[in-house]
Amino acid sequence: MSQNKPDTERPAPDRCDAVIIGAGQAGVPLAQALTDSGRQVVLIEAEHVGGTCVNEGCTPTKTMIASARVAHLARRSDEYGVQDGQVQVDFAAVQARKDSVVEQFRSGSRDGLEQAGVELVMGRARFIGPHTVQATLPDGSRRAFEAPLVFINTGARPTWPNLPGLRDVGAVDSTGLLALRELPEHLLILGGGYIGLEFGQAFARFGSRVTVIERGERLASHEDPDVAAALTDVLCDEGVAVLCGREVVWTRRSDSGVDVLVRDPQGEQILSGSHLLVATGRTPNTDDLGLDVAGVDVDERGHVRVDDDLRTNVEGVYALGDVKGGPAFTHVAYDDFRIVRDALLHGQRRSWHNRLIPYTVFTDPQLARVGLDEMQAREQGLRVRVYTLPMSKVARAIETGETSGLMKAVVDDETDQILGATVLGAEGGETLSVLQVAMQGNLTASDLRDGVFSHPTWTESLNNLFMGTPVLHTPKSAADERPGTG
Ligand SMILES: Cc1cc2nc3c(=O)[nH]c(=O)nc-3n(C[C@H](O)[C@H](O)[C@H](O)COP(=O)(O)OP(=O)(O)OC[C@H]3O[C@@H](n4cnc5c(N)ncnc54)[C@H](O)[C@@H]3O)c2cc1C
Ligand SMILES: NC(=O)c1ccc[n+]([C@@H]2O[C@H](COP(=O)([O-])OP(=O)(O)OC[C@H]3O[C@@H](n4cnc5c(N)ncnc54)[C@H](O)[C@@H]3O)[C@@H](O)[C@H]2O)c1
Repeated sequence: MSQNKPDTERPAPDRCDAVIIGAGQAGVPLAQALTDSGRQVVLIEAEHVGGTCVNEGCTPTKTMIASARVAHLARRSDEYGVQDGQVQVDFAAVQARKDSVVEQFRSGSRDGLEQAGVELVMGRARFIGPHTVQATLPDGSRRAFEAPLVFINTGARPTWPNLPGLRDVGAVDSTGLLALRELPEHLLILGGGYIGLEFGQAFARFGSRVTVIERGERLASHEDPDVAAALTDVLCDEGVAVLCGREVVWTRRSDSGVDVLVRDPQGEQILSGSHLLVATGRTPNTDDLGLDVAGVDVDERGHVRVDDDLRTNVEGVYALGDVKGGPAFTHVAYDDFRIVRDALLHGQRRSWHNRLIPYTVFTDPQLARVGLDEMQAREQGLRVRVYTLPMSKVARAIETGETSGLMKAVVDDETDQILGATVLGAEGGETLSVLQVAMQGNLTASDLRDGVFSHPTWTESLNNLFMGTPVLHTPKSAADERPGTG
């Protein structure tokens, strides 16, 4: 059916209190909360309840990464004095385990909506007016809904660079990779960001040869150079080939699968692989949403523009989660839901601008960060102490045989407040959360140095982190010096 049908052929809209577009990490809990408050809510979802996180993001990837870690530990079992014979990965079983966890999460979300009494409409939504949304259902029929409140939670999709041949060589994005039934013999990965790093290591552990091709000068370019280098070393030690500073010029089909021409200042090289993963970022799902009809503003990258309260420029229309730009994580989308819920249902306003947002890349060791890192503190010309502790000095790490990585903390030299922290370590996301809670509670570096934590936990190592000799950065010179020597 054409999207441009004359108005006369459009169904008359059903009236309700709120329409939510997208059953993602914000849309589902918001639908439940609004329904619980007595409002009549219609939630329109194009594909599957739970959105990216549950269906093709966090849940499936972390489930597969858990399998990859078991394979890795099994291969290292000798180091622990355990003889385990030849390690074999049954990729079909790995996928089946992942599929069953995804199904469990997805049906849990669906049941929750049903129990709350939310009207779930499976269909693709589009604005046909500022407060009128039309859903095209799988059978091609249409329903329209009109409400004073409309919430956009349509998330994002993988970005495919405009490279010659890319669409014809059977390349897959993160969603396609999750659906593969065969283990790639040689997986080429375009992009060394979150997805490239997590999948790169996991597939290497499953037994694929893996080559990561990154345009930037190094992996994890948003992190401090020592952290990025330590993570790169881990991947390389596990056999992942990392090629940075490379532009892909074209791709073509080959007998073995796919050829990729990469270029750097030194010259050109053809890389051949069996599979190609495109992991070069994500694009907001706003281009086919009729935002122009509704009059909703987007920025130059297509993200919906919102104010402090997540309101768009159109009265009563809000945007939550990845679709509004900024850090694209499940915990951010969920907090967007809380901000909107608290403002609308409890009269409590909270801006999304000042919240502390951590993240964890689920490589092994995990790379977790919150707040400022050393590079940012120096760029801002702050007077800070930077504490660093290699994991090889952490009792828990030595005992468990997981000594790769390091932890760092940036501390205001005057107030002793922790301004940010990075943990590259086994269960780094958990250790980082302790540092985050300390920041939220305004605990100082000295408080953590002197805190009594169970021995031997990862958290206990925070005593040692803050007992070390820090590097001091000063606003004037921004040069490294030891306290008392500058
Ligand atoms: C491979 C991968 C791994 C990830 N791992 C992590 C992780 O470990 N931790 C983390 O915090 N984040 C992770 N993320 C990011 C996380 O998945 C997203 O930040 C999160 O899902 C965003 O939630 P959201 O509510 O904004 O949108 P989404 O969860 O993307 O939901 C949007 C929903 O809107 C629907 N939709 C879109 N257009 C329409 C339309 N026109 N009509 C109706 N419905 C529509 C979509 O079908 C989808 O269900 C990962 C992402 C990927 C791709
Ligand atoms: N653990 C997590 O929280 C997690 C895991 C996976 C994904 N995510 C979310 O999903 C988003 C998307 O992940 P992603 O890895 O696709 O994006 P990303 O932005 O993290 O990384 C993309 C990488 O691709 C590189 N790149 C871009 N174009 C390229 C090209 N033509 N050739 C070579 N390299 C190129 C970029 O320099 C960058 O390093 C993340 O930003 C994050 O928000 C989160």
